[in-house]
Amino acid sequence: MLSISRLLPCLYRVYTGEFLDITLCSTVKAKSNPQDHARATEGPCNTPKPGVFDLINKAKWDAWNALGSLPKETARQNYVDLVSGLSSSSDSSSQVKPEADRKQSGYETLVVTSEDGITKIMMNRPAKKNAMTMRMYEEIMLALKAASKDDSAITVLTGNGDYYSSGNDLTNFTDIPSGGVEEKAKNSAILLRDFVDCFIDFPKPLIAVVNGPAVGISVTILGLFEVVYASDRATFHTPFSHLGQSPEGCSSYTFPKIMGPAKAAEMLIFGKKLTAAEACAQGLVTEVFPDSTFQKEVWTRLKAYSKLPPNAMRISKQMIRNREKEKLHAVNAEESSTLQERWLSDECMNAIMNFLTRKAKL
Ligand SMILES: CCCC/C=C/CC(=O)SCCNC(=O)CCNC(=O)[C@H](O)C(C)(C)COP(=O)(O)OP(=O)(O)OC[C@H]1O[C@@H](n2cnc3c(N)ncnc32)[C@H](O)[C@@H]1OP(=O)(O)O
Repeated sequence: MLSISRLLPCLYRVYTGEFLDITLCSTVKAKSNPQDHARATEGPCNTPKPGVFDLINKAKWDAWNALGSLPKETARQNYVDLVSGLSSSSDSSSQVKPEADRKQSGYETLVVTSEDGITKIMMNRPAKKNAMTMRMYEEIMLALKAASKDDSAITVLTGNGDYYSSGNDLTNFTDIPSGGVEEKAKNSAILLRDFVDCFIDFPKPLIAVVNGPAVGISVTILGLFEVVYASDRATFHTPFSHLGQSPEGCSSYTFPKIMGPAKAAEMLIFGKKLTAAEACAQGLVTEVFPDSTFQKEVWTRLKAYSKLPPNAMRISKQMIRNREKEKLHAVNAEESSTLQERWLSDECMNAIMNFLTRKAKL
């Protein structure tokens, strides 16, 4: 097997042509030649191409030239990121756990597994349509934090049973602390903000595998995912006005960007329910699959994606998302504080009471 200590020097030359003074590279440094070091300190390729029979120097020149005008500081950072990813995955691959152990225990509302380079976070309250309790929000945050540090390349959120998720569990609002409804609204707004922040800051590619209907916050946060695969059974529904509430999950910003302001308004203000095909046509969903082959097709695709170089994927995600991050955090803060007020409104309290008493009325 190719050991990491033998692989690193090759990778390092390709990335920078330089030898870093870090422990992992110390053996390489000892063997470095002055020409390599000079190349790195000089930055972009600036020497004539070696002759066709000078195979070794020609290969080095080609690798250096392929870097184009990449500044050496960027190359160095890319390399350090790459090395830390490689070393963590090599550490973990030497202690692969048996299949049964890969399911992470300690979650009450989720099933979290990590294998084939994929951490899968599955909401697991099928009898309640995976409605999101306070506990589930906390556990999803914990699972995302763990996934951001584990050796997986990509992270998936999905649901168990016939629903992806029916959104916020409306019984969350029935558990009133001693400080009354104001304290409840304040605590809920803090939780909501922290929850959405975890998605904004998540460093690896995030994929939603939408196995069935999605409602409320489970829909709005999709704008923070890299890829959304949906079964043709899935629907997308944000009945905020019906509930006397307002948008969250940064959807007041991401949805108009994704689908244009008019389509976003139909969803977020008027609660129009979209089919999977409509959500795909509007850019919220990446691809729709027939329900009969959904799981097989999606997981085959994700297993292939998870074998791509993890640091390259992470860096690309950062490049796509980073310039938006500050804005997203500001939007999240504003949406959360607006909702804090909405939850105290008569419109909202009446709507929740209607839902909670609807079966008694039948
Ligand atoms: C702190 C953070 C706050 C973040 C704020 C987020 C805003 C949102 O997410 S708004 C969206 C809130 N969700 C809803 O309004 C959906 C409410 N549920 C429904 O409309 C229906 O249950 C649904 C259409 C999803 C499914 O209908 P049915 O197929 O008829 O099934 P049931 O209604 O019989 O559901 C089975 C069982 O699950 C309970 N359930 C389902 N969803 C929720 C929910 N969101 N909150 C609470 N409970 C839910 C439902 O009551 C049934 O329970 P039992 O009666 O005990 O069987």
